[in-house]
Amino acid sequence: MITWDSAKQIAAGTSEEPLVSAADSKHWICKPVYFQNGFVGALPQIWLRQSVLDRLKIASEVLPNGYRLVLLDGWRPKQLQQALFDDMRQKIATENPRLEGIQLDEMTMNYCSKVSDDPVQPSPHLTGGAVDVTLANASGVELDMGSAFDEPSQRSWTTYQLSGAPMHHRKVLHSAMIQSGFTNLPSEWWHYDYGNWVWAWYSEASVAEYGPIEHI
Ligand SMILES: C[C@@H](N)C(=O)N[C@H](C)C(=O)O
Ligand SMILES: [Zn+2]
Repeated sequence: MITWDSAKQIAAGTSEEPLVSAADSKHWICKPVYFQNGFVGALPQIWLRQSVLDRLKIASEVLPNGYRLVLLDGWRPKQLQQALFDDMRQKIATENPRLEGIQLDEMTMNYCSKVSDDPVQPSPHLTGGAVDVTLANASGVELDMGSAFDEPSQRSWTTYQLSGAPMHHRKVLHSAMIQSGFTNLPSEWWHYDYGNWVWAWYSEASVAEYGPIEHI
């Protein structure tokens, strides 16, 4: 599992590739979940680097028949990352009243990155190289993935031992995304990276492609 300390030596990404917005298509359904839930700073559209969208197209094409991608979140402004971190920390504190301080922060960081626009180690979603994604069936109905999106529990870990359809759905999503060049965050079945420092760490690359980017 990645730690921010273990990945400090990865060189900063400098790509100037723009952010582009995703729209509903034969490849995917867009469901900007944080905007729909009223989070401060959230945008009504999902924005990602062009190469990330290209790879998502590949992922949608390698999915077996009957599955569709559902894009839940992409690029984030710092303000939204802060709101999500605070919300997640509060949720975890309520569920684990004995956790506090650094231990609470560390547990929170399994499910939401700390807020950083540092060029070397930005919060992954600030780079436009992180995407939260799930699966729907051919009718657009979201599938059971074994835990809720953003559920801060062991069940959200990608390889958590589930039985039946949810385990199968996770494997289908994982296989399509990995084949398309993404890496997965082990604590979240829905979070995939391409081009940022987290992707570089899991890909054993010494340089990232993407640093933080402002939305214009
Ligand atoms: C908040 C959650 N959807 C997420 O994206 N978590 C990762 C760890 C992140 O914030 O980078
Ligand atoms: Zn994510």
